[in-house]
Amino acid sequence: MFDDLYSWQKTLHIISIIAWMAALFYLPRLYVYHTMVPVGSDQSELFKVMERKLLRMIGNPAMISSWIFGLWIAWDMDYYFDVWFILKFIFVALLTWYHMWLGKLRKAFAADANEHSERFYRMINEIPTLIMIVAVILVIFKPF
Ligand code: HEM
Repeated sequence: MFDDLYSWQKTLHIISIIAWMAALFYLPRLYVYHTMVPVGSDQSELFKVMERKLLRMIGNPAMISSWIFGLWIAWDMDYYFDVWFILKFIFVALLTWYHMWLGKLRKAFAADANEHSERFYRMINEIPTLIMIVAVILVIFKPF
């Protein structure tokens, strides 16, 4: 029962995605609250630490392992030319771009140079939710 490689690959892929999504959902929330405190304040410095640790200790490793396990399964199962997989790949590439962009925004906060409003961060917070819904539908239904 526990000697099935495919099931382990999927288990590790799903665990990685849960951690990756947690970071992608929570980082912009931290940015929302970060915009509400004065630059140079103790709270602002604390947000900087929380943002850096969330991205570096959870977000980055989880993104890398999501890719490793996802691509490994695709290789083993010969999914590379399936339309559903190519579509999922495009959406997940978009999610990866979003992750990098959050990293750039974090650096601006770290340098006390954020240029965006609370509303802006509330709005971009919806992006990973939409991509996640599409990615899950594609992988479960494999409609194409
Ligand atoms: C990072 C790049 C990713 C790649 C290359 C990838 C690829 C794959 C592959 C090949 C499978 C196996 C499908 C099967 O055999 O039925 C899979 C499963 C799955 N993926 Fe991804 N994936 C990635 C990211 C994501 C993301 C971001 C999500 C959701 C937010 C996601 C959600 C899932 C789910 C829920 C399954 C399990 C489906 C099942 O057990 O039937 N994946 N993924």
